[in-house]
Amino acid sequence: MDPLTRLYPLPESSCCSFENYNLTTEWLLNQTNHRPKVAVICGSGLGLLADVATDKKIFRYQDIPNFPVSTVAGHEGCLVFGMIEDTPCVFMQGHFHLYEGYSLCQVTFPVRIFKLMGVETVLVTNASGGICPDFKVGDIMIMKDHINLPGFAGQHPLCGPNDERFGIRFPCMSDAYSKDLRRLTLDIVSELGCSNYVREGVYCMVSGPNFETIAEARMLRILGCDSVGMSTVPEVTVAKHCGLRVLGLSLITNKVSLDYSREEKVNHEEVLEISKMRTEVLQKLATMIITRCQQQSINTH
Ligand SMILES: O=P(O)(O)O[C@H]1O[C@H](CO)[C@@H](O)[C@H]1O
Ligand SMILES: Nc1nc2[nH]cnc2c(=O)[nH]1
Repeated sequence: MDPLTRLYPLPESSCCSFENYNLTTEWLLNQTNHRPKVAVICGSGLGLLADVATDKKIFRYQDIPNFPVSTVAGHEGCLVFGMIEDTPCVFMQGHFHLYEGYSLCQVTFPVRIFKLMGVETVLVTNASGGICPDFKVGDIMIMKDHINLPGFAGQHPLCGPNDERFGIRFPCMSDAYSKDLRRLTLDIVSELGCSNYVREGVYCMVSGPNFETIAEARMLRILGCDSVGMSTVPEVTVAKHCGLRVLGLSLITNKVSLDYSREEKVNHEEVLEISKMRTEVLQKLATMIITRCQQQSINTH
């Protein structure tokens, strides 16, 4: 072994080699005839978004080479290929988190697989706590931007050697969330008559697994965060790095306490319950977005 490699082992975030990505991609391409154009990453309790797909082929994460497995309730741990009308899609029923002990390379592993499979657009969904005082439980927040709090501290999926086959060393993130897809979503929302509970806002990622203290929540509000969760930002960053078009929908499952006198305590069961409550509308919304974005074939990333 090269003595330098021994002294300075590669950082965890560069644990996946191009060969790892290729192997998994080839394996999936050999196991299914589906060639997805849109990937949907389903957050806590939102795996049912895959139910509306037809002609499904399902893989359990544990059976896919190199894939991490889901360890959190509300994350089924299945990769579902299927059609939404004429659009070939792939759904992740459950995604991965830093707090599960995964490296950010593992957390974002599926995104690069999707890229290599030919996916062009990623729809990420998650559950988050509302910080913006106007937000109500059950609101759907179209992600306009994000704050990568772990990234500020060096927990960033693109740290480590840059593989130019995926993207450039210093990617721009000022347009992480496609403006065209956000506009399309707003149009669909108004057609569906659900504008009264759809918002736009800034999502902040924290590592978790604890929910926020009141002082932390107040700090996040001052920083300009509208909602907070423990996922999504690494996947979006890697998706943007490799040229995928991204739309993010965050379901506000609880209000984050900003006040010491507030008695309510957030818990994961409540998060899953609210996700279930909004499944139907999110299914409808996702279906329309997928169908229309393919029809319109918007080009800007
Ligand atoms: O972001 P997703 O996975 O949707 O779930 C959110 O809800 C869980 C906490 O209840 C955390 O995993 C948080 O990130
Ligand atoms: N960090 C964090 N994640 C969440 N996921 C769902 N609700 C919350 C919340 O209030 N805080």
